[in-house]
Amino acid sequence: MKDQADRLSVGVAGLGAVGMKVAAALDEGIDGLDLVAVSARDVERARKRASGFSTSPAVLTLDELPGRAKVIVECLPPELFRRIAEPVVNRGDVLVVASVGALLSANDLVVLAHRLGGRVFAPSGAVAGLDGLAAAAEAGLEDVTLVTRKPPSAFTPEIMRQLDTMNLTAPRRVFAGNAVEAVKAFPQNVNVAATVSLAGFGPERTRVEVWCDPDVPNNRHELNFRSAVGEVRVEVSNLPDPENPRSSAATGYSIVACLRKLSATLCIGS
Ligand SMILES: NC(=O)C1=CN([C@@H]2O[C@H](COP(=O)(O)OP(=O)(O)OC[C@H]3O[C@@H](n4cnc5c(N)ncnc54)[C@H](OP(=O)(O)O)[C@@H]3O)[C@@H](O)[C@H]2O)C=CC1
Ligand SMILES: O=C([O-])CC(=O)C(=O)O
Repeated sequence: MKDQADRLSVGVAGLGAVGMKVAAALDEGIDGLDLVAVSARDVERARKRASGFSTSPAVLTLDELPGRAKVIVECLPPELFRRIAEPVVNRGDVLVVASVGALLSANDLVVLAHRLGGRVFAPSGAVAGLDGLAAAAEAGLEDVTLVTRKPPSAFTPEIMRQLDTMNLTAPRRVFAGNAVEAVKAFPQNVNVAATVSLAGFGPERTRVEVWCDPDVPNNRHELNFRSAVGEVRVEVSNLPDPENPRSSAATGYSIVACLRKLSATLCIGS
């Protein structure tokens, strides 16, 4: 048990598929962390969702959240990323990011966090293998490719219309390019591409393919990389979250695992 002075207060921005899991785990208890506030668009609904929590976090609007906790976990639609990230970073606080795609155009905030003594965490989210990728990056990466394969229901309605995905009868590659281009084309589907790129070869050199596949029920991510010390292939098949099928159910739990490391004594994995 941490001394009171060593404990970190935590606020969760967004109580959807990802944020609700994070808030619930904090409410159950993560060593050294105290859930003090949550935020959602529909504050009344958020109040109901948090009503069973034993920690009784304050339910706030998004703009009220920065400053209420030392650690803010962003679990919002990507277009709201800056609205929460900027004030958090400006205070020198800790930002944990779900909308990692938005980080690719927010290097100014990372620079500012460095200057002000803040920290920015991008957990693995829906992808796996970043430990090996980070090690390979130290050794010298030669190639990194991420192939994301999702069922039609995992795309936003706008993209489904654009690509006419509901009428697909066979797998179709709907994107090939680098991570920067992938995030621009699919801001709510390939945060994983941004995370992989930041962990390894960089957004311009990380190659990404996105497939819309009517034959797969799950969100699949296949990460391949080659370095001076060998080759790695990691494949995940994630169940879609029942609340938001665009997000893998594993995402929130990855953020919880990252939060545990903020104050853990024994840390496993790089
Ligand atoms: N890094 C990764 O590997 C992954 C990242 N993601 C990303 O994580 C993020 C969250 O995803 P997910 O939880 O599935 O999304 P949801 O749509 O399920 O939840 C979004 C939440 O944001 C809240 N919100 C919307 N507008 C506001 C506002 N103005 N003020 C406060 N809260 C607001 C919503 O509130 P309300 O409940 O009231 O509507 C909702 O609680 C997304 O950007 C997604 O792309 C997803 C999967 C993997
Ligand atoms: O949840 C997933 O499988 C991946 C995802 O949506 C994302 O990276 O944005």
